[in-house]
Amino acid sequence: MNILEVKGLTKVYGKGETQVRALDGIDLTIEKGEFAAIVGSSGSGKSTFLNMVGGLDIPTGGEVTVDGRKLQELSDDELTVFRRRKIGFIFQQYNLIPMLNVWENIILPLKLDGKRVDEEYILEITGILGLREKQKSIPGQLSGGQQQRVAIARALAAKPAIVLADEPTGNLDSKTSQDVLGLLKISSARYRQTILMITHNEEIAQLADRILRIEDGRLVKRQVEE
Ligand SMILES: Nc1ncnc2c1ncn2[C@@H]1O[C@H](COP(=O)(O)OP(=O)(O)OP(=O)(O)O)[C@@H](O)[C@H]1O
Repeated sequence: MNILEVKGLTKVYGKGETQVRALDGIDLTIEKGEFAAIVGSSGSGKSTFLNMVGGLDIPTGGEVTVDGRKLQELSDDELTVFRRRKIGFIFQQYNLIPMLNVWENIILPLKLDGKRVDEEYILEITGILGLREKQKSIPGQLSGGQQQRVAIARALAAKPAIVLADEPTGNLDSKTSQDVLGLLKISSARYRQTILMITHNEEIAQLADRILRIEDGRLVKRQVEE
């Protein structure tokens, strides 16, 4: 089953001489459970692509379908709800709420949505991510790697159709990055969670099932060698 379908996705910023064609006709399908890394040089269009897929920005042309819904057909309000329910975001800056403890941060998206908290599942993911002992801690008491693991748990908590991660380990040292990404990979495999992750780091990209390379707003597909 295709969780994500992208057809002819185009994004043009600005007008006239200052116009930038950030995405130039991207076609892509991602199946449920795939863990794909997006690589490419600076300015190639990676973040623009992720923002369009996540419904954070509006494309100039083309279509994005997530879990059977065309994002372009949703109103602003519908899109906000759809994002919260169906898309998990992980950013380089962890975006945790400083006053809330680890557990509260993780379940916040569920609470906002009035959804039941599946405590057993949350306990399981916090266990996999090594956060069991830290549930009562606030973000300020955690290391960068721990904070990012909380952000991962939060993204997984609502069992979204797709998790979008933009340089999730950009602020972490190389060893911690590998550890955090390893845990993300284990979690995705265990729950067949689809993940699309931007990284500059080739070693980290190798952890993915599939590497997507973007050059000048176009996709150059390449399968990881077995
Ligand atoms: N809001 C914007 N207004 C105008 N141009 C933009 C805007 N956002 C991005 N761009 C341009 O679009 C192109 C693609 O940018 P994007 O941020 O998607 O690249 P990237 O591959 O994520 O880069 P990096 O690896 O440096 O984060 C660049 O030329 C950038 O300058």
